[in-house]
Parts: sequence; C-alpha cells; structure tokens
Amino acid sequence: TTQTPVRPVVHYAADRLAIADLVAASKWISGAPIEDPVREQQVLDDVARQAEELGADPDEMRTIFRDQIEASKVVQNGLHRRWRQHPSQAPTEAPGLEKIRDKINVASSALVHAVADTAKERARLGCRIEVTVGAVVESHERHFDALHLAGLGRALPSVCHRT
Ligand SMILES: C=C(O[C@@H]1C=C(C(=O)O)C=C[C@H]1O)C(=O)O
Repeated sequence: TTQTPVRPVVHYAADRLAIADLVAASKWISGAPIEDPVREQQVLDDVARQAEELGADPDEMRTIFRDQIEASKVVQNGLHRRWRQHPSQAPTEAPGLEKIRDKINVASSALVHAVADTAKERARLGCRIEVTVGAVVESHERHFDALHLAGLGRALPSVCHRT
C-alpha cells in the first residue's frame, strides 16, 4: 500500500481510536460516564513525559493527544447514541475498563514514538494532504463507518505543525 512519511502517525492514531469501541461498550454496561477528566490528565501527563524521554516536544505531544481524546469521545458518544436508538445493536458484554486502558496505553506509546520520529516530516508542506489521504486509506482498510472516519478526522488536525 501507499506509504508516506506521516502514515505511521495516522496508522497508530487509528489503532488507538479503534479501542474506543471497547471503551464505549464497557461504559455502556457499567453506566460509567464517557468523559473522565482525571484519566484524561493522566494520559496527557504520561505522553508528555514519554515525549521528553524521546527528545520530542512535550507540549506538542499534549496538543496532539488532546485531539486523540476528543476523537475517542466522538466515537464513544456516537456509539452510545446509536445503541440508545437501536438497543438490539447494543453490546451485552465487555471487558473491564482497566484492562482496556492497558491496551490504550500501549497504543498511545506507539503513537508517541511515531510522532517523535516524524518532527521534520510533519513540518513539510505536504503533511496536511498526506494526513488527509492517509486517513481515508486507513479508514477504508479498516472498514471504518462514517462515525469512525469522522472520529479519525477529529484526531488529526494538530499533527502537521505550523512552523
Ligand atoms: C478512552 C476513555 O474515554 C475518554 C477518553 C480518554 C482517552 O482517549 O484517553 C480518556 C478519558 C475519557 O475522557 C477512557 O475513559 O479511558
């Protein structure tokens, strides 16, 4: 398949976003709220620390991950709306949230590395179109529906940095 320098960033953002389905199912069953500001702060502090360890910009990493978190909530809210409207589609079992968050942490670290590895590429003029095309191709490969494509779109606006 077509590879561009920023494609790994799109790939790992999509990996992380796909886990939102499990989170949504777990919260649907437990009744936990979709938004968890304490956990969000932990995620942001964690990726900023990892960025520093890799010699990357911690503030930029926080900005990029604020968008990953918003994207996850777009997908979770969309799935809950769908399940309220079509209860027969709602999940009846799901893993516990702690177990799923272990998976999110792994996906986050992979994305931190991809971001840290592409500082130069993300400053290039071609970045924006590469990210956009990458998101469409990635969505197609993963059989994403419109909700997940919209979520991936919400995940990516801060990837290409304006220098
Ligand atoms: C994914 C979750 O849902 C939301 C999104 C988060 C994220 O993307 O890391 C963190 C907390 C929640 O506001 C979660 O609760 O783990």
